[in-house]
Formats: sequence, structure tokens, C-alpha cells
Amino acid sequence: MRQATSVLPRLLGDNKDVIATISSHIFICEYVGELLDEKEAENRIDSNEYLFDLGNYDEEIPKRNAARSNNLKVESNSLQRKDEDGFTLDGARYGNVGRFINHSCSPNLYAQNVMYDHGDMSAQIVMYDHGDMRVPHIIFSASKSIAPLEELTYHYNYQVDHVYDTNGNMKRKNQRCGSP
Ligand SMILES: C[S@@+](CC[C@H](N)C(=O)[O-])C[C@H]1O[C@@H](n2cnc3c(N)ncnc32)[C@H](O)[C@@H]1O
Repeated sequence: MRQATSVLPRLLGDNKDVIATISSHIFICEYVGELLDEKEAENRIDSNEYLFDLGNYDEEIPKRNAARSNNLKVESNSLQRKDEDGFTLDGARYGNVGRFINHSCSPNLYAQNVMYDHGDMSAQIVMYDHGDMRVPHIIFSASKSIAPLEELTYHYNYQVDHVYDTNGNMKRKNQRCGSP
């Protein structure tokens, strides 16, 4: 994972004063990609680093982390993924800045499902109804105040032993977010 601090000052040059702290809950960007059904996502899983499972994101994680650090009762997660009938966004060929955001166990962004423009998916072969909860847009917002040059991260919510390649081997990643 490349440190944002080594690149950004050079890119910004004389414009350093335009950067400011990002306030909590500010919208950052959407995760954009090709919309895949479960079968197509499985075909691409071996070599693709840019798959985002819709409905797979546990929005409760930042809240649970906050609750834990404040010694509050941790509520159960009501947003667990249902594996059947799933869709996935693939940001590899068609995407935006959202695909470059790395994982952290102590993230400063959270992902949310939002519904908008569901009648305007003309590039897709299948048209989805307005309000089809299976195909939400994914947006990232700041979960806390973010200082200038701090890397933006979210929690990928991968569960160990839940992702397998097409040969049935468990997919493993060494993650280096630096969190304890
Ligand atoms: C959606 S991409 C993130 C952007 C990617 N780092 C890039 O430069 O294009 C996901 C991939 O980035 C890498 N990655 C993301 N977070 C990571 C982390 N905390 N530690 C190590 N690798 C990470 C993994 O290879 C992962 O499959």
C-alpha cells in the first residue's frame, strides 16, 4: 500500500492551502463499476482486485467499533449479507476513484447503500426497477474528521474463509493497514 503522504505534496505544489480537514459524514465518492450477477462475479474472482459485493458491506462496523471503544453495548448486525441473489460491482475496467481506496481495520470512511436514478441504467443489459434494493449505489462518507494528507480507507468486511477462487482454494490477502 503506497503512502499518500509521499505523493500528494508534490502533486499539490503551491496549492497546499486549498486542502482542509474533511468533516465527519461528508460525502467522498461513489464506488462505480460494471454491475455483475453472481455467476459473472465468480468468473472474475481469481484475478480481480476491484470487486465490491453489493449488500456485503456491514454498515454497522464503524458504529460497533465506536461502541466498543466507549465500552457501550454492541448491537447485533442487522445488515449481514444474504449470499443468494447477489450482485457485484467490478471497478477494474470501468470505475472511478472509489476503486483506489484501500482497506483498513480502523477506517475513516463508511459505505452506505443509496437508491437513486434506478430507471436510468441504460448501459446495463438488464433494467432494474426503481427501488430495487438488490442494486443500490454505494457511497463513501467520512466516519470521522479527516486531516489533510491522511489516507482514505474503508473496512472491506472480508470474512476469513468466505472467499474462494474458481479452483475452490480459499483466497488469502496479507493486509497491511497498520491497525493493531
Ligand atoms: C480496491 S483495490 C484498492 C486499490 C489498490 N491498492 C490499487 O492501488 O489499485 C483492492 C486491493 O488493494 C490491495 N489492498 C487494499 N487494502 C490493503 C491493505 N490494507 N493491505 C494490503 N493490501 C491492500 C489488495 O491487493 C486489494 O485486493
